[in-house]
Amino acid sequence: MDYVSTRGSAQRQDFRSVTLAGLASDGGLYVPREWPQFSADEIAAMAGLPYAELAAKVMQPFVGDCLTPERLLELTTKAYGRFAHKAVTPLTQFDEKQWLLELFHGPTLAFKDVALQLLGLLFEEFLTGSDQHLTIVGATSGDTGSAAIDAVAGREKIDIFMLHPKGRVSEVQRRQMTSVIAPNVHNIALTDASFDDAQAMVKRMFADTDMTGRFRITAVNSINWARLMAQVVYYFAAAIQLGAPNRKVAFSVPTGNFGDVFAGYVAAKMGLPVEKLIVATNVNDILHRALSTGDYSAHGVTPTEAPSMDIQVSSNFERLLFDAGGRDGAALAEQMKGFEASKAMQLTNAQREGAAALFTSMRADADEMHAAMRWAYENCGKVIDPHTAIGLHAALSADLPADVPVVTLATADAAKFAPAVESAIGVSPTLPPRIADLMDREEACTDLPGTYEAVASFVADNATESPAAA
Ligand SMILES: Cc1ncc(COP(=O)(O)O)c(C=O)c1O
Ligand SMILES: N[C@@H](CCOP(=O)(O)O)C(=O)O
Repeated sequence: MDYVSTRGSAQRQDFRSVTLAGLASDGGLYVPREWPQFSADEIAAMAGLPYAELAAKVMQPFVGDCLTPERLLELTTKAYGRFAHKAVTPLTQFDEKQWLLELFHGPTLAFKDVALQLLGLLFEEFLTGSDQHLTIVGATSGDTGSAAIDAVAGREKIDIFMLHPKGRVSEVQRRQMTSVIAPNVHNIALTDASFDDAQAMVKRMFADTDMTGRFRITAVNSINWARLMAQVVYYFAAAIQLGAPNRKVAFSVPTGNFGDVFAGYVAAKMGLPVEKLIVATNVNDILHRALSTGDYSAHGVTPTEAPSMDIQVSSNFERLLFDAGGRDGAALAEQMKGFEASKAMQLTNAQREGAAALFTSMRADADEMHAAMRWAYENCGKVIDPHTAIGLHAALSADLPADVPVVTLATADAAKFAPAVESAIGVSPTLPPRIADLMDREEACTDLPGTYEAVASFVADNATESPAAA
């Protein structure tokens, strides 16, 4: 399988190169040259497979010749062996229409583990036998950071520099990152910066030849294709349990950087019968405005009780604009250049129509988010986190055919956001025993001003130089 850049001018690459590169050299994001297809019979034959086997089957076409099917299965078995639930991503029921896909049973209690546990192994696999050293530079609004750190801490040929906006992640999220004390782990708290600022710095570093000339920089954010690929799998897992390929299913996805919901789009492109993908946002609602009116303009970030979705510039939206808008990389490069300069753009008619075929969107404010947490608790005894509640609010309000089940993606364990959950339902969720001592652990983190120069110089001083990419 070859990959092309959404901005059209980077060379085609195979899966290994795309995984190690993270971002394309023209600043675009990699996407497969074409979407692999599964027939209805092939999807039906996936029913009942253990998660690791399903994952290997769904991902094999994306991986191509870069790993044998047997090796890929070994890696998925190892990655998902660390999950606290045998089903890895169990599907649970609210009522006859509403379902919940629990994606938070990995080591750091958020959906990011599903992809990052695998990505850590892929990096190691692809570095074996080479003299290269990877420098991961990532941005997090809370969950990617801890999942990525857990996946690579202690690995010999990898350093990780993780930027988070100081004071804008939950205490549990911060401690999950900063309490991992390892020589290759560097946590950076940016003062006076949002997640969007941090993400922009990460992308800038990929274009900084002073840095790329010395260090082999890569990404663990969902700009890295391998992240999205691994997230496609749980859409198959859930839909097949609910009757696919013979029944359509809708998904409601709490959305920030547009990675998780784009993975659902990919699943649909591969042949999974998806009725609708509901993009659920908090008050940082650029995606809701873009999908409902075509206006993609950033208004500044408002801190909320769902901090991981406090995002205005959604990296993966570019992948949708590329694919739904007719795959014209040169035109998209111009459009994105305009957006980067003005932080505003209008979707073209083709992009709007292409997106509307599968996506709908909804925005939830704090009251609606609290009400959804109460609905889940009072009707079903389920304690859900604020991000999941935004998805559930949208699922409960969506206008869908009566016979279509709606699956809300539960993206984090409620215990990561205990104060917000307690204020909504009066119950404070507790951390699982394996991290019950989190609040007592030692922390290590460097505060830096929110400027690119400060971050680049910190990375340059602490990263390991590497020969140029093979
Ligand atoms: C708990 C949680 N829910 C939802 C999201 C949004 O997911 P995405 O950025 O893939 O849209 C995030 C962050 O990515 C998150 O950490
Ligand atoms: N909400 C995310 C933001 C980064 O998203 P990613 O999926 O692109 O890594 C977080 O928790 O860090």
